[in-house]
Order: sequence, then C-alpha cells, then structure tokens
Amino acid sequence: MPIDKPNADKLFSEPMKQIDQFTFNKSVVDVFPDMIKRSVPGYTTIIGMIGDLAERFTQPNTRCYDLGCSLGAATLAMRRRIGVDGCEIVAIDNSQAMIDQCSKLIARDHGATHVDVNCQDVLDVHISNASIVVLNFTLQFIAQEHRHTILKNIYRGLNPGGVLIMSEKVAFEDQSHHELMIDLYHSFKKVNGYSDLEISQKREALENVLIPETLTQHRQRLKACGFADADVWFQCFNFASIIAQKPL
Ligand SMILES: Nc1ncnc2c1ncn2[C@@H]1O[C@H](C[S@+](CC[C@H]([NH3+])C(=O)[O-])CC(=O)[O-])[C@@H](O)[C@H]1O
Ligand SMILES: O=C(O)C(=O)Cc1ccccc1
Repeated sequence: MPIDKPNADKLFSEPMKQIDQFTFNKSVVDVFPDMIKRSVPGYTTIIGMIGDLAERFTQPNTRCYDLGCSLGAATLAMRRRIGVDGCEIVAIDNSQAMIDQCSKLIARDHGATHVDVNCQDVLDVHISNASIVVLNFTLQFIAQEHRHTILKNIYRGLNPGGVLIMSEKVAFEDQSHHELMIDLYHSFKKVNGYSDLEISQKREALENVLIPETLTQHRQRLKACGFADADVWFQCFNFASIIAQKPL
C-alpha cells in the first residue's frame, strides 16, 4: 500500500485546527509523485501520451515547453521520445522547492535533448519557436483574469502545426452531472488510500487556489486565442486533457 512508503502523502491525514491555503512547498515536493498519482485519475496515462505526442509533433531545431513542470514528469516523457535533432525542452515552475528537486531529477536522466529548467512565473515566460507547449494541470492554479494572456502568449510562440496540450480539473454545467463526477472522484481517492478527513481537509486547502472551469469555457478561450480546433483527447471523471493545434 502506498500509505506505508516513506514518501507517501500524509499531509492532510491528521485533524488540522486551521487549514492553510495549499502551496507547492518543500513538504508537498517530498510527497509529490505519490500525491499526484493517487489524486489525479489518468495522470500516468497522460504523462505517457505526452511522450507519444512529443514524438509525433516535435520538429527539428525547435523548443518544447513544460509550463508548471513540478518535478518534470512531462519533460522527461518528452525527452525520452523526441526523435529529431537540435531541440531544447524549457521546463518552468514558480515554486523554488519544485525547481530544486526537478533540476536534480533532470540531471540524473541522460536523455539527448537539452533541458533548460527555470524558476519563473508562467506569466513572464517568453515562448518562441515552439513545437509543443504542455500545461499539465497548471492553468487551474492561475488567476482566471490571467488565463487568456497566457494562452495568447502560447499561441503566438507556437510554430504553425505546433500543439498545446492542456490538462485540467474541470467543472460541469449540469449540477447533477457535476456532483456525480465529484462523487466518483472522491471514491477514486478513497480506493487510493485517502480517508474522508484527508479528502475534505485537502478540498478546503484547495478552495480559491485550484479554480476549475468547464470544458466549454476552456474551448471558448482557446478559440478566442486563435486555436481553430481545440478539444478533449482524454478524460476521466472531472479530469480532462485538451489538445489544440495552431493551424499550418
Ligand atoms: N504562475 C505559475 N507559474 C509557474 N508555475 C506555476 C504557477 N502556478 C502554479 N505553478 C506550478 O504548477 C504546478 C502544478 S502541478 C503540475 C504537474 C506537472 N505539470 C506534472 O505533469 O507532473 C499540478 C497539481 O499539483 O495538481 C506546481 O508545481 C506549481 O508550482
Ligand atoms: O487532490 C485534489 O483534490 C486534486 O484536485 C489534485 C491535486 C493534485 C496535486 C496537488 C493539488 C491538487
């Protein structure tokens, strides 16, 4: 059982008098691989598929961006599968604790493609000559008023034929469907060893920090930013991933 492993996520397992807002600090970094696998249905599949997509879409002498890279899982998946020369992966996160650990993990990996790891806000990243931009569960943590600016910036920096892969926790317009998805999600967490207390305390910590939007909101914003076709390629309950291509 993952609960007994040294780097198991037990951050919300004891009753808390006061629940602080969730941040990506050192305690989160230490348990992050366990936390994300047990908390995001389809995470491992999505990471694997990002590798497949990197093999297909990466053009020679271009960049691949991993924005909100955490420990670099998507970066490493892309690095393993990029089959063309002259490419660089740019991995960005604004948590110094994440970036410190990410840099160590990237250094231990010996892939051929150069990786540039930076502690930076996604809002400040200059994107150019991009074949692929990955936002794997990152936009959900960014204030809604900034989301359009970020996606517009990504659209501008992508080469024609380049793709954005954007995964998000989503909400649903229909209230009863929304409730069913949340209920199924909580069952998934319980099956993965989280207690009701852990689920509810983490839910409170994520309030006003992780802000899900509906797939309609995402599609509309992506269209408004120039992406002609943007739609879901993966979904499990209230977790979905969208692929959007810049026209050739
Ligand atoms: N404004 C910001 N600028 C830069 N980074 C940010 C910002 N806001 C949040 N982050 C970073 O976005 C990441 C979100 S986790 C991504 C998983 C990863 N993509 C993965 O494929 O394993 C998803 C999750 O934990 O649910 C964290 O590392 C934050 O520090
Ligand atoms: O655990 C949750 O409720 C989530 O929505 C997923 C998640 C995973 C890792 C950090 C923050 C949120």
